[in-house]
Amino acid sequence: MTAIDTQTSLTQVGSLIRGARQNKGLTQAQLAERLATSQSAIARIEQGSQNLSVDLLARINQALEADLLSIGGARPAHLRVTGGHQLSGTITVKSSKNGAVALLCASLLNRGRTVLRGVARIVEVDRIVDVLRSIGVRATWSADGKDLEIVPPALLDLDGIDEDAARRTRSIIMFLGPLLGREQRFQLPYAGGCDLGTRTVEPHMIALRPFGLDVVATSGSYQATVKRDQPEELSVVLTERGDTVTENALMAAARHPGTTTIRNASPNYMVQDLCFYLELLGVRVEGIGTTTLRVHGVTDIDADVEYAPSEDPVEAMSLLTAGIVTHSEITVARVPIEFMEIELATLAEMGLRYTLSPEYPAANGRSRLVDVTVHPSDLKAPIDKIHPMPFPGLNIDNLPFFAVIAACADGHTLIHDWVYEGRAIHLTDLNRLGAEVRLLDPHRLDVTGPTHWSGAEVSCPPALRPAVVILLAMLAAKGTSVLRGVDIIARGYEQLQERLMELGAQIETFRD
Ligand SMILES: CC(=O)N[C@H]1[C@@H](OP(=O)(O)OP(=O)(O)OC[C@H]2O[C@@H](n3ccc(=O)[nH]c3=O)[C@H](O)[C@@H]2O)O[C@H](CO)[C@@H](O)[C@@H]1O
Ligand SMILES: C=C(OP(=O)(O)O)C(=O)O
Repeated sequence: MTAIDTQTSLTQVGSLIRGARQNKGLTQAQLAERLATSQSAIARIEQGSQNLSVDLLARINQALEADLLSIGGARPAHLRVTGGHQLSGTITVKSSKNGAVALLCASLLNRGRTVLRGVARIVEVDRIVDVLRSIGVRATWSADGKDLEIVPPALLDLDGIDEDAARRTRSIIMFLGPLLGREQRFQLPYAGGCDLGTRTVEPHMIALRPFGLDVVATSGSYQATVKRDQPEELSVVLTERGDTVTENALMAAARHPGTTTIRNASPNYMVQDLCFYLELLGVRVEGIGTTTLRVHGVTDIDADVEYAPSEDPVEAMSLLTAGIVTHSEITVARVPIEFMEIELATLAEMGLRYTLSPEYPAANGRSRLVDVTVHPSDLKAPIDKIHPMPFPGLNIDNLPFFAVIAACADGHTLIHDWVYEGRAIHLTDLNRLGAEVRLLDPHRLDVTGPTHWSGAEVSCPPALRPAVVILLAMLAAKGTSVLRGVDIIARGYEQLQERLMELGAQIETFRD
């Protein structure tokens, strides 16, 4: 590791870091949490009395989402993967990104203290936490960095919103639902996110109109005004069975003084997490896990509650895929089985052998978990196309993993991503590692297997799931591969490379 060793440089670097931290509105303790270090270590770094490795500088850059220094720190991370080896052992699924972001937004409904237990330490969570802090919310990680305590202020400082963090995530759209219950007029920056093609926000506007919300999109932001003359009994029909749109409607309904029926609601995992949390806040929700929700709103919510978001089915799929494509026997522990049944049934049809442990409850006491052990299997292409559906269907975020699995299977697989305009295109990067993936049109892939994978250098796709798919293919590919610019993986996965290494994967992180 390179080290900066002159006192002058260290002092200068320290004050650069202090400036960037203060700019971001973080305390030393908050930066320390993000780096899993102590507040006193940050104090020493800022005073210039601690040596800094290039790696630590890079982590500070990432934590501050800043481009502080060009001494390697600001440069993107790359992975060197030596593949073609079997993995072994047990790996545990973390709590979900999508549940966490919904709950972070929903905590704005509560005047009391929300403690979220076992929140995934991922960049998407950091971005929403940054936005919350910028509007005056107190958000504090526990000493072990696992639990997050959130206390909103009496009055939100919406003018102080961290626009940069807000624009980097699509989830900012989920501020509309909770905010319309407490503000008459506000503005939010446009939603951003991964490069998956255009993603509409119109269904959100349609869903929130019955609550009195009117939104005008001006240059760069949504201008929202709220009229409060709704009848007690509200009916909301969603035009799409989307996850975040359902969450927005639920959060608006939570503070509507009356009963709201939401039809064509998504019953997906993150929506269920949100419903369980709302129940703790005293909001009665009928029909959880179905497409019709009846919400009994409460005008004032002031409760001190604790909730543990459930395990991530998409991470579960990612980890199972690591075992499948490397022909390994591994156990993926804490798989939320309700949200993986169709994926597992499809894989069984393709010839995958796996065993399931008895079910046990998640920490929220509601979700059902199992440990899944995959065994090395000879796979064959499925007879029918693989396509996603809103839950209960094969999860759209799990679809990309079927591309790399299909590439290991004998025969032709048709993969149809009818949802995203641009995600399937990234999966043709598998061809650089020896796969035969043909893009029939932006939504359909023809994958021919089995593949004789070979190591190659690939630029990481600018989309979360395709990025991980390429990394997993590299684990299958004999020889050395390089995946360039992998920072996007941390948006949705906590320490993925490190955890795969615990299963025996040979992955080295480096920077130019
Ligand atoms: C933070 C979060 O929870 N993100 C998830 C959420 O995003 P989110 O809820 O934001 O998903 P979008 O609203 O972008 O919907 C995804 C796409 O599906 C289309 N669509 C969706 C439902 C439907 O009934 N008909 C239809 O056409 C939408 O037009 C869009 O093109 O759901 C997506 C689809 O499951 C997942 O990929 C995201 O990981
Ligand atoms: C598309 C995804 O999520 P988001 O809605 O956060 O972009 C995903 O998780 O793959």
